[in-house]
Amino acid sequence: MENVVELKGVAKNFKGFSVNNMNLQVKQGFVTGFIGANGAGKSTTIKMIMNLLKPDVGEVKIFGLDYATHEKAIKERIGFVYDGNVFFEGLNLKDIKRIVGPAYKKWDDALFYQYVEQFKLPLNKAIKTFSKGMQMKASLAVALSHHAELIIMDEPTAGLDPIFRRELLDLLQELMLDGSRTIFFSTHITTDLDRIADYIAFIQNGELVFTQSIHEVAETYALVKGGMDLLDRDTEKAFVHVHPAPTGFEALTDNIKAVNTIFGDSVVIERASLEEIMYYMKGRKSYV
Ligand SMILES: Nc1ncnc2c1ncn2[C@@H]1O[C@H](COP(=O)(O)OP(=O)(O)OP(=O)(O)O)[C@@H](O)[C@H]1O
Repeated sequence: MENVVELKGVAKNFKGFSVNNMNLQVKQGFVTGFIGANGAGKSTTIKMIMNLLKPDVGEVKIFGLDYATHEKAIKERIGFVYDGNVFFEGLNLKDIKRIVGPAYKKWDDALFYQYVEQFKLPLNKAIKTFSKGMQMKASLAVALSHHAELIIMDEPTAGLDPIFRRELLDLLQELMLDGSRTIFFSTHITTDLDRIADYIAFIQNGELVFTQSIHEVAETYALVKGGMDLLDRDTEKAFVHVHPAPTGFEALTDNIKAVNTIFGDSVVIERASLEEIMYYMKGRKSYV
């Protein structure tokens, strides 16, 4: 299976924060959701994938190519959407089309107008008068209008109303139908991922915790509930983190088999949501 994005041993150091030894693969033909708490390093990683930021060490390959020798060829094949106004504020969408269009060999005017109409965007109004959601839609319309094979989005659903968010997810699903496209996007709205993601990449404090398929995540992690009397120094080892309460404990495990062996029927095992996994992983240091 081909990896469209491949980061090998990538590190970036800022004062007070670093991305460490990042080994990330994004598989062709799938949607990968990139999750992690505020400040975990998602945008920093995406900037390195987009060559907006150079890693201190390590290798970044996109479509198997290097930015040092193939920057233009790589960018031609990527549609990039991020939270924030990408365009000069005084310009309108017609101006943007005139400026951005010629930069891409595969720019498609008809497709651009189709998205502008679908997203109900005004062509002649300055972008600075757009709402946050409209700006995101404008950024998306431009990113989708040059037949990009890889779509990278930094929090595309932030600031969007629930209806457009859902429409956007439907649109992304439609874009995936031809089988050759790849989408990689960061989000805080983990329920969006339940709808469309095939793979989840989870970053915490600048380190990639895992990249797994949605099915692998469901098979690896589970929530366990039981009485406090079941917990001791040994049995707790089956858990990533335990949340004790007077009425009983709730814990995250990454070893469902061990939980079954140790506790049998005396505990309740439930599916852990991505949000629960993120929440419990945050507290894991005190137990491992
Ligand atoms: N150019 C920079 N110089 C110094 N520190 C930086 C720079 N860019 C990012 N950082 C720091 O790196 C850390 C990670 O930031 P980043 O934007 O990658 O996180 P994030 O996971 O995208 O967060 P959020 O979900 O809040 O957008 C933060 O502590 C941030 O302050």
